[in-house]
Amino acid sequence: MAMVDITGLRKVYDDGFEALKGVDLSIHEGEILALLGPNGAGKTTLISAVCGIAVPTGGTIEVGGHDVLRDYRAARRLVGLVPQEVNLEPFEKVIRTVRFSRGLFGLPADEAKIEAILRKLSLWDKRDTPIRALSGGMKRRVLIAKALAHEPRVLFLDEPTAGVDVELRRDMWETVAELKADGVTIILTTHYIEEAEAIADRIGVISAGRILLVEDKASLMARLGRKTLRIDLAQPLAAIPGALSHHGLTLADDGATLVYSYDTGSTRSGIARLMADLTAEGLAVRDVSTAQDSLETIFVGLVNERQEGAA
Ligand SMILES: Nc1ncnc2c1ncn2[C@@H]1O[C@H](COP(=O)(O)OP(=O)(O)OP(=O)(O)O)[C@@H](O)[C@H]1O
Repeated sequence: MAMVDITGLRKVYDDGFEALKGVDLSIHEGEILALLGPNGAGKTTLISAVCGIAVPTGGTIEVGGHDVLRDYRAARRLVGLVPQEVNLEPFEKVIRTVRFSRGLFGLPADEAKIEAILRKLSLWDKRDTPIRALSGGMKRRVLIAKALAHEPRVLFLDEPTAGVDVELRRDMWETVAELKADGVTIILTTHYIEEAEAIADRIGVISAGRILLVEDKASLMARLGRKTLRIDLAQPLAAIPGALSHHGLTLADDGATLVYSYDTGSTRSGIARLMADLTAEGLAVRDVSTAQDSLETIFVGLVNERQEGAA
């Protein structure tokens, strides 16, 4: 069942800028969907429209079967939003901040619920600490606690791990997995492909106000996960020897570097074979390095693929 159903969503801002150009997106109940996109792709605008913060110029959005414009309260009640920026009251205590968020939705006070949320986010010990005395990571947790205070069925996380350290990123991923286990539908935006890879069930790619694709993670990673191996040679080559031609190599740095591209999703990278063939050819290797395709490269590839497909 679709928990969030978005059809033909357009958003033109007051200055005439079209941030969303007809987005169709169906988010299944209980899934984790990662929306990947470069700066300015329209991720925040999309989330804001679902949460009733940005008014759509066209199209429809339903949450749990409720239209977000016509049936705003019922739709909004189902949604929790963890914003990109920390917007907390610095002198307020953690527990009061979270209680207040629940009250905003007109729900009766429920101390057991608030305690459960704070415990889940490892904030119970900090419940009486003022926000300003928390670390940046703890503040992010408070944002999640606030978003969960009214027990939403759908949680939007707008770049939850931008600028956080590796440990906290992993903690966040764990928290998201636990929420999914509780049956919460989760949509998160991110710039990090490894984040999408770590936690998402499906990945959507958005660029310049359009959804380029939405696909199961496994099939997308297999399609996109390419790496480049650079092999610096002790002696530059004038051309790639014929015996190496089947590896699909290219020559860079005036013949001093061989570049090999391989698929991280396949069972065999072909690297061992390539190295053996280099040795057999008598080529001495000075150094090797690998690089993952960046998200940007992937986007460019996707967009080009689309254009070629349309031509
Ligand atoms: N209030 C506004 N008025 C005019 N243009 C806006 C407004 N808010 C956002 N935009 C523009 O709409 C586009 C999409 O912005 P949005 O914040 O949705 O992108 P994003 O994908 O979330 O980017 P980021 O990854 O940088 O957060 C951007 O070009 C932005 O400048």
